[in-house]
Amino acid sequence: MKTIMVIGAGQMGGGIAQVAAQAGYSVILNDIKEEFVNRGFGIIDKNLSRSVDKGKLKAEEKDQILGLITKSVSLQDAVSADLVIEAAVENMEIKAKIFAQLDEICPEHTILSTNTSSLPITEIAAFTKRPDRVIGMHFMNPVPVMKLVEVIRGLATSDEVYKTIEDLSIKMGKTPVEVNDAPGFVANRVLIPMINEAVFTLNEGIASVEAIDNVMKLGMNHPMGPLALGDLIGLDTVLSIMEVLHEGLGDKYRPCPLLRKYVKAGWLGRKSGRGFYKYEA
Ligand SMILES: CC(=O)CC(=O)SCCNC(=O)CCNC(=O)[C@H](O)C(C)(C)COP(=O)(O)OP(=O)(O)OC[C@H]1O[C@@H](n2cnc3c(N)ncnc32)[C@H](O)[C@@H]1OP(=O)(O)O
Ligand SMILES: NC(=O)C1=CN([C@@H]2O[C@H](COP(=O)(O)OP(=O)(O)OC[C@H]3O[C@@H](n4cnc5c(N)ncnc54)[C@H](O)[C@@H]3O)[C@@H](O)[C@H]2O)C=CC1
Repeated sequence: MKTIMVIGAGQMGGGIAQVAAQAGYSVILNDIKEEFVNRGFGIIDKNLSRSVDKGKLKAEEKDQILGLITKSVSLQDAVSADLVIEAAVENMEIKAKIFAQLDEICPEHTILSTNTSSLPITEIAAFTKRPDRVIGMHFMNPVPVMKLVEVIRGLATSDEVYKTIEDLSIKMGKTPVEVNDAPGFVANRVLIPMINEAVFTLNEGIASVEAIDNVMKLGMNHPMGPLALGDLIGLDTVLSIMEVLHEGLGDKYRPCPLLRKYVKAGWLGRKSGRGFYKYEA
């Protein structure tokens, strides 16, 4: 495997592109607009510069890593990819369109993976004629820091593809964990209802934003509180995941109306400058 194409240069796609290039792969970083690709590339540049300042990376290594990343705004560039990691928005219609197009563009050997947080891998695979070469590769945010990759097999994913992705995750400095294709997989089946419950707690006036987060930080040793974590993930993504859990697993997983209200207001967390907290640009 030589070339990895990452689709979506947002917070996850940028992080995935960074760790793939750090592992020595040629990376094609794709988004729908040049400004989005440039923004993603700029964040990678900033992350690597921070590592150089801390003495964890040499300046020439940073240049080498950045030199491995090519910017793209055309899906046609997938023609030279051995693996695609899709990290566009959490929306089945958009992912379906991307996978159907990739299936036409990519050579036969190319593996098509998705970083979806919750959408069924089997359904995404069904939009291609190569479901045996489609797999879930679920990184955690922030990608350069978090060790886990949930590796999710669709119904038809081959053992060979599973093994390739397991090995690749290790080469990227991550620890792969195999999970089955089910709503929210493991990570988000457990994590996102906790965040949703924290929003209910806020909505019912039980405690302030800061108090709720402090309870979970000081009481449970969580590195950040659930509302701050929701802001980090993106409240649009949190809501999309809750909707998948609700549809797949029943009423216990009902998204909190306050979460919906925030998303409707465009208060998406860090990426929009405002969520449960305010952030400077
Ligand atoms: C929704 C999904 O589908 C799945 C998910 O991803 S769910 C979300 C999973 N992620 C989590 O739960 C994150 C929980 N939070 C944490 O682990 C920590 O608060 C945190 C890693 C985000 C920040 O850690 P911290 O100790 O408070 O902050 P800080 O000291 O600034 O950072 C620690 C290190 O991480 C790095 N870092 C922090 N944020 C970063 C980012 N966005 N990108 C790259 N590096 C980052 C820092 O540079 C620092 O690196 P060094 O150790 O080399 O100095
Ligand atoms: N935010 C998180 O903590 C995590 C998110 N994920 C998943 O990763 C995916 C991306 O999430 P984020 O990076 O947070 O979102 P984001 O909103 O930061 O970035 C998404 C990017 O995809 C781009 N995009 C949209 N349609 C596209 C298309 N057709 N082709 C190419 N690019 C397109 C957007 O322009 C944007 O730059 C989602 O599926 C999400 O569920 C997975 C793990 C953690």
